[in-house]
Amino acid sequence: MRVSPDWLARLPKTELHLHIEGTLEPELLFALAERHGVALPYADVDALRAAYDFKDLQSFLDLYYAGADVLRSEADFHDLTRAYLARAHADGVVHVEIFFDPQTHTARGVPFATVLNGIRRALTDGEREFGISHRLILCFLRHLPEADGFATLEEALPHLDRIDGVGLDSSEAGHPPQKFERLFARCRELGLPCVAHAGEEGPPEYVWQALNALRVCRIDHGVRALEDPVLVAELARRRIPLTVCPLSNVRLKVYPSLTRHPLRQLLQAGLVATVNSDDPAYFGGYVGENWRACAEALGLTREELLQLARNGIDASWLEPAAKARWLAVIDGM
Ligand code: HPA
Ligand SMILES: [Zn+2]
Repeated sequence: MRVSPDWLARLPKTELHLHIEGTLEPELLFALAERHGVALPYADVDALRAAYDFKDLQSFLDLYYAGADVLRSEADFHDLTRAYLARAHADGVVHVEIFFDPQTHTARGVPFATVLNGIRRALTDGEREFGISHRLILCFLRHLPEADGFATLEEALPHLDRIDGVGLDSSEAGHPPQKFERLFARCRELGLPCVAHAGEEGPPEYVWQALNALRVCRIDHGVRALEDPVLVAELARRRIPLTVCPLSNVRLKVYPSLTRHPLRQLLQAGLVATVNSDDPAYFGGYVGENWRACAEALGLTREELLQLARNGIDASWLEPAAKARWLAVIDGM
């Protein structure tokens, strides 16, 4: 590594692509199963971890949705979020923008407010305890019909003061962003900033659709944009950030190894690329590990690491004064 581990640990980091359900560690999953008397099809934590061997996005999502079944009470969502924030704090994360998937829970009879209250309480407490600022992003599941998304938005309406934006996640192939054009138009009318997963497994065309049909202000993943030079130029010109998740991309076989990951190419193309962990309990590393592993495997320079840190602040939804404060800290490193 070209910088000291201590310097990298102290560098102020953001996390702009993090599914809170994807932070459910096997230990907590077993504890919650016991809390609710749920029988699990795994003998123990090690057996469950051994199942985390994914061949693609869908094989991961199948386990991710099955795991979420133990999340039932407000306390569960609180404990999950608190554990994540403690972990992020240890990695030098100063600001988080977290996704949650309400449809995964309301479909099982868990009320929308139970999910939201638990996550929100932990975020508020976490700001006091760890000094981590936050935003919360409601994600629609793209494998479900747009009408289900509209029903979820209806449930969210009384809580919009506690929801900072909307996103689109789940199975990408066969579910183009265009499918949700009317839903996102309605969200924009409500003043909600929009992001979407695109160009993870899906083609560059899905990134174009996220920009033009959904009018997103940020692309989640977006790594496959590199296959389309016109798209790269457009993303660079408009300074549309990409929330890149390197360890996730390797675990889901988007790239065969971290040494083949295009993080540096994205920076060299002038894109606002950021480093994030996606679903760290499933992909073998929280955000600090993503930074360390990339620094090591790609030999990132001090200047490249500083640029990634600045990009995280720039790409965030922090207010301008807070951005300026963090950028000054980064410039002083
Ligand atoms: O990496 C992901 N991609 C799409 N949907 C998801 N939902 C949780 N994680 C992911
Ligand atoms: Zn994701």
